[in-house]
Parts: sequence; C-alpha cells; structure tokens
Amino acid sequence: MKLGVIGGGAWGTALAQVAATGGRETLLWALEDEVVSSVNDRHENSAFLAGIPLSETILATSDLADLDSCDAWIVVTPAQHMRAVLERAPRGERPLVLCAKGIEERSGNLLHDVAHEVRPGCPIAVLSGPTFAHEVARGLPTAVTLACEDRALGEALRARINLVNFRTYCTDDVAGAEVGGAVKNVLAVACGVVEGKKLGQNARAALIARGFAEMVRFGLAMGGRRETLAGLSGLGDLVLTCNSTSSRNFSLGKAIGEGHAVADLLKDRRTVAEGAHTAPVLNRIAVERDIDMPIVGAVDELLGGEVQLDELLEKMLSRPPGDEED
Ligand SMILES: NC(=O)c1ccc[n+]([C@@H]2O[C@H](COP(=O)([O-])OP(=O)(O)OC[C@H]3O[C@@H](n4cnc5c(N)ncnc54)[C@H](O)[C@@H]3O)[C@@H](O)[C@H]2O)c1
Ligand SMILES: O=P(O)(O)OC[C@H](O)CO
Repeated sequence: MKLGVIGGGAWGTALAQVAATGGRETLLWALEDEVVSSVNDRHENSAFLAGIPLSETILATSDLADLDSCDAWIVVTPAQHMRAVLERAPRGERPLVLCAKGIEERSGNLLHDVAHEVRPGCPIAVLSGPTFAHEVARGLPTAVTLACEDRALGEALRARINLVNFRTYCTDDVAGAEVGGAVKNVLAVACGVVEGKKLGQNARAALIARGFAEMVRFGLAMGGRRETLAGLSGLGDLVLTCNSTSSRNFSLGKAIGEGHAVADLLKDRRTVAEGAHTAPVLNRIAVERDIDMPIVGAVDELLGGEVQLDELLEKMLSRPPGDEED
C-alpha cells in the first residue's frame, strides 16, 4: 500500500516518518516548495520540524495530482484548509484518515462531516491523541486513537500504521474522537493563560477538570461516547496539551497571560494554533444548543478582544460554583 500524506507541517511530516518507518511507500504533499526541496534533498523539514532527520524513502511533492498514485490518504492540513485541499485533490475513492484537530468555522461541522460532503464515497477514519510531532518523529513511544465506523477498515488501517512505538487503539466513535481533539485546543489556551498569569498549579488542575466536564457535555451532544472522551483522544490529549509549552495553543495562552496583545500573537503566524479558530465556532454551537461551556466562552471572548483579561478572570472566579456532576 502506498500512503499519501497531505500536509507538510510538523504533524504531516511526523506521520510520513511513521509510515516510512513501517516500510510503507510514502508520498508527502506540501504546500510550500521549500518544504518539498528540504525533504527530498536534505531529508529534513527545516520549515516545520527542524533538526529531525527523516527517512530517505519519504518523497515529497507540491503537485496534488501526484497523490492519485496513493491507495489511502492521511489528511493533515490545518482544519480550516482541509475542505479546499480535498476539493482540489484528484478524484477517486480511497480511505481518508483525518488528522487535523478542529471544527470548520463557516459550517460548524466536525471534519469527518466536511470530508463526507467533499469526498462522498471515500471511507473516513480519524486519527487523534496526545501526540507532539517532534516526539513522534523521533520515534518516542506514543499511543493514538484511530476511529472508524467501519471496524474492518479501521483494523486494516491500523495494520498499515501501527508501530511498536506508535500504538494505535481502534474505536468506531468518530465524533467522540474528533470532539476531544478540537475542544482540548481551546482549553489549552485557557491553561496557558493561567501559566502566563502565574495563577498557580491548583488553578490549572481545576481548569483541566472543569474543562473536561465541558468536553464531555459537548461530546455527548455531538453523539460521541463518554469512554472515548475519557481516552487518548480526549482526556489524554487534554492533559498533554494543557501542561507543556511544546503546545502552540498553550504557548499562545501563556503569552496572552503575560500581557501580550492577542492581535499581535495571531497575526502572521506560520504555525497553526487551532484553538484560536475553534473557540468562536465551538462557543457559537454551545450557545445555540444550550451546552454549558463557560471556559470555552471565556477563551472565545478573550481571543475576540471583547474583554480585558483581569475583568474576565474576575467574572470567571465570581461565578457561583454548581454541583460537580453538572
Ligand atoms: N504539530 C503537532 O504536534 C500536531 C499533533 C497532532 C495534530 N496536529 C494537528 O495537525 C494539523 C496540522 O498541524 P501541523 O502542526 O502539522 O501544522 P504546522 O503548524 O506545523 O504548519 C502549518 C501548516 O499549515 C499549512 N497551510 C498554511 N496555509 C495553508 C493553506 N492555504 N492550505 C493548506 N495548508 C496550509 C502549511 O502548509 C503547514 O503544513 C492541525 O490541525 C494540528 O492541530 C498537530
Ligand atoms: O501544539 P498544539 O497545541 O497544536 O498540540 C499538538 C497536538 O495536538 C498535541 O496532541
């Protein structure tokens, strides 16, 4: 099986490395010519994953038409670009493994719904979990969720990508896996703010726990299952992302907490902090569907520049605490 990886950012590059390490013929599509030449000539992605040697068997291209030769595609563009890239990619039915973490802003749809709409007939799987690209690319032990409604296809895909150090756990709960990855990015921004503002470890733990309650409420409303949300793609990824400056979302929040202007932090970014794109749409859906998500709402307000941080913190801390199980 030849695998096509669509997206030459840090995560697409790391997943190409996983595929190549497993002996798969691997073609990496990247938007930037400099990424293509860096991977093909120097076996490194110096733009997005500098300093990590890549398998010499990974071939890169900037021509989407070349992906026609692949049996399955691993789709790793940022969430907001996935639709446009899949629309331009060659036709034909082949499994798509979606790896971005987000919700499409304009439609409010989870990414598997977007992919079904753009590529009807292509079987869809979702790969998510606690996975910093730089660790995966170095071959450090990692475990992920692979969600596919068609269990047999999920098993077949697992056989293609599983490695000793890239443990792949299957589920048929696609919505649950996607919601975990999308919501944790927004909560990581909040935890970064707590770090930047020096509010302490207790506050961060409280945010993780109450944020998880928000993730579960939203996930259940979207048709996901509680055990998926408590698994690798939900709680697992939440814990990773809310505790490390390796996370772009956490780092964004930390800089906001330190007093940097949101607009400056978001303009001219080369790397993606998906939480900034997910917060408005997630909050919009939560309000429309009457799902209680105060932390997500606060992050949305903060990123939208609608409120000053100190004012927001005062508002959050003076909310009357409810019952824990609510
Ligand atoms: N980096 C990680 O550790 C990691 C791990 C798991 C999941 N993810 C997810 O993978 C997705 C991709 O993130 P990343 O870290 O690989 O990206 P990145 O931040 O390393 O790089 C940015 C990417 O955006 C792409 N891009 C910019 N404009 C584009 C456009 N108009 N059309 C298509 N692509 C465009 C660039 O080509 C580049 O591939 C995100 O949804 C992210 O949440 C990342
Ligand atoms: O750098 P972040 O915040 O996009 O997080 C990367 C991965 O999603 C961690 O699992």
